[in-house]
Order: sequence, then structure tokens, then C-alpha cells
Amino acid sequence: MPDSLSRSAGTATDSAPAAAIAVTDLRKTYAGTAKAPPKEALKGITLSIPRGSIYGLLGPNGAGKSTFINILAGLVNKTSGKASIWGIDIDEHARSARAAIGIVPQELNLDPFFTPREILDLQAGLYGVPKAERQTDALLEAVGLKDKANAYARTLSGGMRRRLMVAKAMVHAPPVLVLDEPTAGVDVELRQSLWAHVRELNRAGTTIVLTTHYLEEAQELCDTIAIVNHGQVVACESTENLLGRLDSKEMVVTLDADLATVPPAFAAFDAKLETPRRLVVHYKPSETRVADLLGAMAAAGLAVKDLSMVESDLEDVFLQLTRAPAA
Ligand SMILES: Nc1ncnc2c1ncn2[C@@H]1O[C@H](COP(=O)(O)OP(=O)(O)OP(=O)(O)O)[C@@H](O)[C@H]1O
Repeated sequence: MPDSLSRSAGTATDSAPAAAIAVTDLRKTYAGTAKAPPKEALKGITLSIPRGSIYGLLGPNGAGKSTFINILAGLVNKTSGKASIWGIDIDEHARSARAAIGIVPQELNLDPFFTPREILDLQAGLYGVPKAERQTDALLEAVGLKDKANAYARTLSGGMRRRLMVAKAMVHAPPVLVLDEPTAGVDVELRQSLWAHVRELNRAGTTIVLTTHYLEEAQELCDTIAIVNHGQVVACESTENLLGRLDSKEMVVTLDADLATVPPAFAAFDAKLETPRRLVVHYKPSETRVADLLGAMAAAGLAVKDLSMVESDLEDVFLQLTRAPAA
């Protein structure tokens, strides 16, 4: 096992890589069948997921999120490109790379006749974690299932099962944990408690990658968001910046008289003259009030005949980025 992995998730050392996951020009084309043509699911994804982050991977159905995760998990063979997990190349050191990642799949595939303790022990056995190093009780406690350690999995609620899945993905103490749609079909209360667990794991040093359809979930949890559409990254920036796109409104002003140029007072507002009588101004509602803009127009001697506002919200941004037809 490479040195870079010989540490627990909670004790990142200087030798730990800056990127928990790094992929370069990752491509996947699924082979066609007699009935279906080949499908290019990933069209050259380049991403660097910072160590210690909670990273959101968003995209509509069929965008390629599962393909991306399954390549990292070693479940799907990439067509081309490079990928490394915790600095370990998935081609050169497939086993070590897989040991650096824990995946919580969408489906709750737990054996109903095993108890949480047995399920975690079995999983630890699969990963070759020596008995003395197993953290079964600590993990069960971390996901709030200590008092259910010996209950049959079939008697656990949906939320408990999902938390057990998280613990199962953590038995080999991977520094990177991927949660695939962790709260699909989960009620609001449970969602909050799952989020709290995810934050706790992250505070303890685990890098979290989350795929979700819920913008609200990504907004709440993730420090960085990548939006994938048709197998391509269409946005990748801090959640703050992405939301910053929302703190943006457009005011379209119809004037009474022609203007030759944009008045200097509006240079800071990315103002444009669409026509000599149509001035478009962009502003941040958090910083600028409409009344101030109108005041500035009056001061500049502009007679406003009519005005309209164009608003955007996170959903608009997402839809704008993901509704574009495939290239
Ligand atoms: N085994 C496969 N064979 C052929 N095509 C596939 C296969 N798996 C996925 N695809 C196709 O590749 C594209 C990407 O699928 P993928 O499951 O990665 O998307 P996704 O973003 O995870 O979607 P969802 O949000 O619905 O889970 C889709 O068009 C899908 O139909």
C-alpha cells in the first residue's frame, strides 16, 4: 500500500495529496448493442476535488454521475483519461486506489438477516481489515446506531439503513467517501440528521463527494459544486460563487430620449445600451437598492419611461446550465 494511504482519514499529513480525487480528460463510451448505438456517457471530464472538501456533483438524470463514480469504484472501465484517488492512479494501483475510497450506493442493499455489527464485520473482512483494527462500535456510534448493533437489518427504518450503509462504506477508513444520492426519498427530518453525520465525518477529516438532484442539499452541505450535463462539466466553482450568480438581477430601462453612450455612473453596473433608448443594468440586490439606481438615473438626467426586472435563482442557473442540448 502506498505511503499516502497509510494513515487514517482523520489525520491528514503533509504527504496527503492536495486533491482527494483528480481526473483528467476522463471518457467513457458504453458499447452499443443490436438495438442501441454506443453511448458516450463521459466526454472528457477534468476535475480536481480538494482534500477535506464536501464536494457536490450535480446533474440531471443521465448526466454521467454514476458512470463517473463507478469508474472510481472500479466497477466500470473508463475508455480513456486519467484518474487518481488520494494521489493513487486507478490503473497503476487499482487495489490501493479502491482502498482509498468508500462508496455509499443509492440502493439499500443490506442483507436483512444480518445485524449491523455483523454487516460491518463482514465488510471489514472483505477489505482485509485486521480484527484488532476494526472500529465497528465507534462507527456504529458515529452513525447513531450503537443501540441497534445487534438488531436484524430488516427491523431498521429506512433512515437507519442508510446510515448503516454509510458506516459500511467507512469500515476500511477511506479518506474519501462518496455518497450517491444519499437522501433520495428521505424525509426532511432524517435528511437533516444525515447531513449532520456527513458534516461530522468531514470534520473528522474525510473528504466527501456527494451526488444529488437536490440543489438545496448541495447548497446546504457542499463547499464546492460541479455541475455535469451530457457527460461534460458545465460549471465547477465554490458554492458561494455559484450562489453569487443568484445575487444578480437585471434591470431593463426604457428611456424617453436617445442616449449615445452609457452614462459613467453606470459603468460599474455592467450597463449596456441595447438600443439608444434601452439601457440594461446589472446589479447585486445585496449591495444595491433599486431606489438608488433610479436616483442615479435621475441625477444623470435620464428620464425613465418604463422598467422591468429579470430575476434568476439557483434553479434557473442549474436549468440554464443543464438544459443546453448535447454538443
Ligand atoms: N451499462 C450501460 N450501457 C449503456 N449505456 C449506459 C450504461 N450505463 C449508463 N449508460 C448511459 O450513460 C449515460 C450516463 O448515465 P449515468 O447513469 O452515468 O447518469 P447519471 O448522471 O448517474 O444519471 P442518474 O441521475 O439518473 O443516476 C446515460 O445516457 C445512460 O443511459
